[in-house]
Amino acid sequence: MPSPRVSRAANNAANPMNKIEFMSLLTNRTNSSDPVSVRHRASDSPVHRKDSFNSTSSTSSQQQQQQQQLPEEDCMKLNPSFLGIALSSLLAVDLWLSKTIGVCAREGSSWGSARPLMKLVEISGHGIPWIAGTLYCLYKSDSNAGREVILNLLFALLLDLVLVGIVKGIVKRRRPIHNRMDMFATFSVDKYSFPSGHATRAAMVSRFMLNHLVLAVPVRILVMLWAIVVSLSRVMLGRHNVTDVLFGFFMGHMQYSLIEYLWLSPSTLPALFRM
Ligand SMILES: CC(C)=CCC/C(C)=C/CC/C(C)=C/COP(=O)(O)O
Repeated sequence: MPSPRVSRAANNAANPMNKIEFMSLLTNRTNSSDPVSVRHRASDSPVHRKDSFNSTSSTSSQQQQQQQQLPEEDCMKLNPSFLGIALSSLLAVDLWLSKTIGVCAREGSSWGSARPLMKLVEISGHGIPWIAGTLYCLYKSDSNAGREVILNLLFALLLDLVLVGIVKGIVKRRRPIHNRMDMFATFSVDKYSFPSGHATRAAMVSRFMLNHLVLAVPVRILVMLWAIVVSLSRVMLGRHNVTDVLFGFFMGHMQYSLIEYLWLSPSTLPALFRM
């Protein structure tokens, strides 16, 4: 079956009327700033076209049908869908808000003097200290219950690196232009910003700690604050747009739920606990 584009080209060659029609559409489009041509374009609406086609007695009904299809397709290209407009608006707000909050993006930015502090917050949510710390605790742990929790935290941290890497590799959204790429220890996918790996880790680890460690109330509050500050610092440092962090936070929560579902225990994976 020929493609619609091929059959339309063949149809144009066979019917000079179609060619004229196509050219008139192009002419109107190039003169979009001219009010007269805008008026002409209004008369190109499918309704108006129907009338003018009906008055052409020489064209067959099949030709009329094909000619009526052209402007309709054209309208779809000229008028973006509601979803398209909503997404573009969201993107514009996202970029504007991210630039406004990115007050520590450079030393010379309005909060540039807080940049070293923000970079410390960044390290507190980095993968290396978390994985190294978990391995150390695993080595030091002397109870089976403790080992089970720590082993699952390690599993969660590794799974987080893999899932974030996959999504970053698929979406390939560049980091904000005001970001300075001076981050410590990154993978190649970390040139991309969606989602924020720090936000996924902060959300997942904080939920993990709140659910599996016995912590005093002030410490629980500190854990929650840490997750929020790490996430906010990503936008303040100019590393991410707001939507990267919001999605990252959501993804971190989902990852925690996945870890709960896949929980490694002596009964499900005895070989891991036989050390
Ligand atoms: C043991 C091992 C494979 C550790 C690798 C840890 C590592 C290099 C993680 C990357 C962490 C990072 C820089 C994530 C990027 O975070 P964003 O918030 O900027 O997306």
